[in-house]
Parts: sequence; C-alpha cells; structure tokens
Amino acid sequence: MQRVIMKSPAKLNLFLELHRRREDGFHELETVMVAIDRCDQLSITRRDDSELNVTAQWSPSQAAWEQQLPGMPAGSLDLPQGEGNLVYQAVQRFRQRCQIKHGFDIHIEKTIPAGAGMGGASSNAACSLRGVAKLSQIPLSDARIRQTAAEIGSDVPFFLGPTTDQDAKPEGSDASNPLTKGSAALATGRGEQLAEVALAAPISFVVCFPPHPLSTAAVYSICQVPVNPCSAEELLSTMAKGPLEKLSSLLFNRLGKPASTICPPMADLLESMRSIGLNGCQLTGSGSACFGIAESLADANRIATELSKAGYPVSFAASPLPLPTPLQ
Ligand SMILES: C[C@](O)(CO)[C@H](O)COP(=O)(O)OP(=O)(O)OC[C@H]1O[C@@H](n2ccc(N)nc2=O)[C@H](O)[C@@H]1O
Ligand SMILES: Nc1ncnc2c1ncn2[C@@H]1O[C@H](COP(=O)(O)OP(=O)(O)OP(=O)(O)O)[C@@H](O)[C@H]1O
Repeated sequence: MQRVIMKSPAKLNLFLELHRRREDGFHELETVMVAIDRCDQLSITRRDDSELNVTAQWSPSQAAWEQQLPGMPAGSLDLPQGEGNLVYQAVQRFRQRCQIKHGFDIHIEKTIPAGAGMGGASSNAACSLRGVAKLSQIPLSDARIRQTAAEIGSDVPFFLGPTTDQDAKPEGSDASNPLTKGSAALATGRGEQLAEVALAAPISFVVCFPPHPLSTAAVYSICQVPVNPCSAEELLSTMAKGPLEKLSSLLFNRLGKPASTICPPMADLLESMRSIGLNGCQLTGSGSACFGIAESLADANRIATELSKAGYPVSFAASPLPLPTPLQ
C-alpha cells in the first residue's frame, strides 16, 4: 500500500472543568469530548526516499475563506507548511522513534477553522500518525503511536480513537449504537488519559466560528481553577442512558469566561445562538467556536443557515462521528 486518504474530524467539548495547575504549567482537567462529522482530509503517500513533505490548504480555497471571513486578523488564515505544521512534527517524531527510513508526501485539505477550539491541528496530527503507521506496516495498536500523540498535544490522543476494540464498549449502556460508538471520551490528566464514554443516540449540533481565532495558551493563561469544581457525572450518565433532551442543561466549560474576556464578540455570538432557538450554547475547548444543541438535524441545518445570514458565515450543523478503532 503506497497511499491512504483519511478523514480528520473536529471535536466539541461538552464539558470542561479545571482541577489544578500543575508544576509543568499544564492544568489537570476533566473534559468530555465528542468527535463530529466536520472533517479535514489527509492524503498520505509513502516515498521511496527519506523526504517528508507536508502541505496544507483551505478547502475549497484560501480566497473563499478570506472572502467568507473578511474580519479575520491579517495572516490568521495562513496555514503552516512543512516543519511549522503539527503533522510534520508528529510524523518526524514518530519516524525517529520507530526508525522509519522512508519519507512521505502529506497534503491536508482544511475545513476545520483554526484557533476555534475544535482540535483541527491535533486531529490532523493523530490522523497522520495512523496513516504513517499503516503505510509502514506498524500495527495501529503499537504503543509508540499513542506515546507520540501524547507528546505532541493534549488533544491528540483523543483523535486516535479507542485503544482497542475492547475499550470501545463503555460500561453500563448500549455501546452498540453504530452512529455514535467510539465518538465520545472522558479525558483527564492534561487531556491525554482517556476513557471511552457511551452516547445513546446522535445529537444535532450547530457550530459557529466567529471571525476571531483564539490562542489556547492565552486562554489558559488567564483561567481560574475553581475551589469547588463541577462534576461530569450527571452529563455522562445522561449521555449513556438519556433523556438526551436533558443534555443541554448539563453542558459546561470553565474556559468560557476567560475566552470571552479575550474575545468579547463571543458573548454576542452566544446571545444570537440562544435567541435563534439553540439550547445549551457554549464555547468548545479554548474557543472561539461556540455550539448549541438543536431538536433535529433538519432544525440544525435551518438554524445554521439563519446564523450564516445573520453575519456568522462559518456556521454548520454537525453530528457525532465514530472514531476508528485500531482494527479499521
Ligand atoms: C482546550 C482543549 O482543547 C480541551 O480539549 C485542550 O486542553 C487544549 O489542548 P491543545 O490545544 O492540544 O493544547 P496543547 O498544545 O497541549 O497546549 C497549549 C497550551 O495550552 C495550555 N494547556 C493545555 C492543556 C492543558 N490541560 N492545560 C494547559 O494549561 C498550556 O499553556 C499549553 O502550553
Ligand atoms: N495541521 C494544522 N492545521 C491547522 N492549524 C495548524 C496545523 N498545524 C499547526 N497549526 C497551527 O496551530 C494553530 C492552532 O490550530 P487549531 O486550533 O486547529 O489546533 P488545536 O490546538 O488542535 O485546536 P484547539 O483550537 O482546539 O486547541 C493554528 O492557528 C496554526 O497556526
């Protein structure tokens, strides 16, 4: 096999709580993430020589994105190429660890907004590790893949999917829902310790990216660790057993406040989303994208169109997307 074409999904954080700031500068957190069907595409071709080439472009084009998001700060739509791209860093580190001599040509077609809190770069990095392992005949359950992912970023391990097929059968629920199995996980530590969680049925999200990218480090640098942290327990049990109508009241993100301090337009966006009829509107990750829950996918598509017309052109409906298990 010389080439793989892979989908690299985005994620939403349904819950995010901070427990303590660690000596290494990272925060111990508890977050529930769901992969969604807004995906970048990676094409990875094995080379006979040792060259590693990584290129990225917006789909359908940079010009289309610049036209859609005229208010974006200059340069914020420039995608890093080559060594500046997280995919290059992940693959190079993995090649050195596994002494992979051959090179790769990797091209990324981007639809996930950057600086949005949707894990675009992290997802691309995880996807590239899976693809390079496949093209190098390294079993996807090889521990060095997950080890490299954890070193590259806090969100990268999540996108590798369940560790083994056994892990993809979460406790106490019907894990056989083919539309959602393997799409959600509880992450702790700095985000690299994962436990698969069940989702009883698909959820209809509306995601909206205001033209204001946010730096994850900047948001964390002004966050406050609470004295009495919230718990994800009720959210997790409602995800597994329903009623899903209750979900929107259980969504929570401790980074919402620091993110809106840095990006005041987010408050207007959240207000617009609530007034248009979305439930449980909140920030995903460190932002600046926000999401809410609609009654149905048809409703989500209608609301996304309304938000686009109301001045938020990067608005879309999304559903949970099962992450691949190592056997796929
Ligand atoms: C906000 C989330 O997306 C939630 O899923 C993640 O926690 C962020 O993960 P990420 O983008 O992969 O972040 P990294 O690239 O690992 O870290 C970027 C910076 O965010 C801060 N950071 C990140 C994760 C964490 N648990 N605590 C932190 O304080 C640190 O300053 C770190 O230097
Ligand atoms: N493959 C990539 N795709 C997009 N951005 C990348 C990539 N590699 C490096 N970057 C850089 O990383 C920055 C953050 O990108 P993005 O927000 O997609 O990543 P993330 O940190 O995984 O997600 P999150 O916003 O949830 O923290 C971008 O602004 C860009 O400068």
